[in-house]
Amino acid sequence: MSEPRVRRAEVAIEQEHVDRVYRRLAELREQAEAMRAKGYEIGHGAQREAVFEQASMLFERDMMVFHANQTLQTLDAEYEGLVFGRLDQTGAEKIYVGRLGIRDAEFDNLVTDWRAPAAAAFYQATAEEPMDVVRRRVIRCSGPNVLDVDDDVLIPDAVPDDMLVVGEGALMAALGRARGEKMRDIVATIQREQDEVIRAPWRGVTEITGGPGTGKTAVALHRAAYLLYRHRRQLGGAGVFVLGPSGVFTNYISRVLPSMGETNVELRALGEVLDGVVATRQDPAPIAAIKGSLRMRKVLTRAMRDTPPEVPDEMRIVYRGEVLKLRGKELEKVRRKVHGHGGPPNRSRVRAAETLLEALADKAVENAHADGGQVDRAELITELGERIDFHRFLVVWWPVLYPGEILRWLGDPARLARASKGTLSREEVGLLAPSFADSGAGWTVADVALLDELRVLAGQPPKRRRRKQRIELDPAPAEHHGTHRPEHYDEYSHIVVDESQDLSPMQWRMVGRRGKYASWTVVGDPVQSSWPAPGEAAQARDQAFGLRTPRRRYTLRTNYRNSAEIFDLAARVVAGHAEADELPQAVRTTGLEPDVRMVERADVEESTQAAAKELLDAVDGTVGVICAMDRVAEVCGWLSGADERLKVVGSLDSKGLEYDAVVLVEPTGLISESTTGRRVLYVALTRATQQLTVIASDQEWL
Ligand SMILES: Nc1ncnc2c1ncn2[C@@H]1O[C@H](COP(=O)(O)OP(=O)(O)OP(=O)(O)O)[C@@H](O)[C@H]1O
Repeated sequence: MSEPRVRRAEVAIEQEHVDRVYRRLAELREQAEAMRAKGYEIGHGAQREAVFEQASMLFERDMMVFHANQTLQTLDAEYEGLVFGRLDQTGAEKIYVGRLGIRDAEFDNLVTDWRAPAAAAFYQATAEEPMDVVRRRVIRCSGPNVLDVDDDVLIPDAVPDDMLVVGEGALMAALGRARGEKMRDIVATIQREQDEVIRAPWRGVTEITGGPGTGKTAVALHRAAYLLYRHRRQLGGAGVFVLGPSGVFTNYISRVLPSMGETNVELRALGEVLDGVVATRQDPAPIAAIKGSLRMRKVLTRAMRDTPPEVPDEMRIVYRGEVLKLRGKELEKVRRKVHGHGGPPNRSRVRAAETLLEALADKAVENAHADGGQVDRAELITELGERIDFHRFLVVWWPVLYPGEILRWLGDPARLARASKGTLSREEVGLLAPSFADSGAGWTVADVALLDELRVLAGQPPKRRRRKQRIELDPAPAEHHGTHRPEHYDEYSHIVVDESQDLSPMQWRMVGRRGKYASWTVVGDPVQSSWPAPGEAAQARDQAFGLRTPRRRYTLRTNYRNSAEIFDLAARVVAGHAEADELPQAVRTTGLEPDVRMVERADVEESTQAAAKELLDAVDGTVGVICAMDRVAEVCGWLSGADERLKVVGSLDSKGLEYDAVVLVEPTGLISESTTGRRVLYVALTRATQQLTVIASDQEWL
């Protein structure tokens, strides 16, 4: 038979199986829907029952609705192909591998979940170690339609006469495909070195390093899906937290886990870790460096303990006809004494009241001495402590402290100088104060870690009234199902940190608070780091992990993203800033060298427009235009109204992203805006999968 005929015949065979799977899927969906309906019926019935029965019925209802929703969510997950692999083993055994496990009505396996031990051979078998796999087949589907198959023969001698073999290179085909707006999962083509990381034990800390495009992000996300599948009991309850560098990035990766049926994962950008704050603005590099450093802990503690602005600087209270007066200095002494105990101020109001009463008693004793009289201290303290005017003073003088408020106080250079005496230099204070004063612009990404630190330092404000417990009888709106957030921040059971090389020490502290009891997957590449003080960050990171053992480290060495031509240029730019073994090997060649265009400064705009247009015509997928952070608005202006496939992005925000083609605007600008300039440029140069055009008005970057 000719190759196309063999291929058609084999596609038809697989289509038959896939059709069977989809028929079964329809049955399962019907069953789950019926179960959910029954759950709600029980819920409504419960309203008419006595309290005890109500509780148990509601529990039953919750369990049924929860399971039905989980199943439906998994079944409805967006997927490019539910079934994507087949293994033919020695002894004529065969299994199909897919995004989820599906059994037929007789409980026979129609599809094996890719994370199940039985599917491991799909990723791990090689010609040297075939693990009984004769033929490994990748099945490419679009929805329920089989488009193509692609085979690997691992034990040639064991291929029976009737086994046909088709094509080669599912991986290369996947890598050459056009990129869309969102990252795709790689379940069908996970490579052996990646699979080893995905299936590594769940406890402790798993570090994944490797150069750009080695699949670190993809691997970390597949690992999250794998861990949730294999250790759902340990990890499913409190959930998994995935942290990315920016909102653009979390949006980019947002489809990967749902496409594998995993929705119990909280995905957040560094600027969104704290509830209620969404920061996207970046500070200029020197300011971000100060805000991120551990020295800020001291500064924040002192700032919080300083006298809040606008509190009364004198206390007067009448006791048995006599005026007792505490002046500013005396009041400050009391404040220092309360803070001296070290508790969070929002939890120290009782102590503040007691200390203030003691000071008033001292004052009364002092006055009495002068007049030759006597005072009963205990009586004074009890009496004043019950007085409404005392408590009115107290709430104003010892106010509830809010993190945002304290940080804004530091916009006052005098206050910041007081808080940072001996910790920050005068120049640093000069740089920092205006950035806190600039509250109209909203918080920056680096501020979020400071706000979180202050949240803990100041303590939870006392709760006024307890909310009444409500029994929910109707389902929450659909988007709330599945995304589970622990009530307390430190409850996540597994934390994935992507682009971890860029976390500042203060950010590590913030993340560490979310993972007091968690195991970790930490992804990073030191060569792409834009954080200037790696030593301090490493210390904070170790503290975040605690003394957890074991710690295991994996290095990925193959660059699956860039063509070899593009990566060569990137490697040249970062030479001298990286060891040779820190740079990965690019596996794909396209024959297209990067196009470096030297132009006059005045022509950069026009050249950028021309390059963008050419690349939009040249590729099917996305085109990224990358420039220095402070030029994003300007470059957006140049390209307004262009194709939807085109995105303008600042250098730091391009971390972790990829495009079919990239126009890099004025590379020297990327170097000069950052303290780790060349590394940032290296990041920008490694975003393109197929074509790269550089528009430059100088040669410094080369
Ligand atoms: N086994 C694979 N099969 C198919 N595609 C893969 C595979 N491994 C990685 N890729 C693809 O290579 C690209 C780069 O992967 P990813 O973004 O995870 O790399 P990274 O190491 O996180 O890169 P960076 O450090 O630059 O952020 C993605 O498009 C990813 O889907």
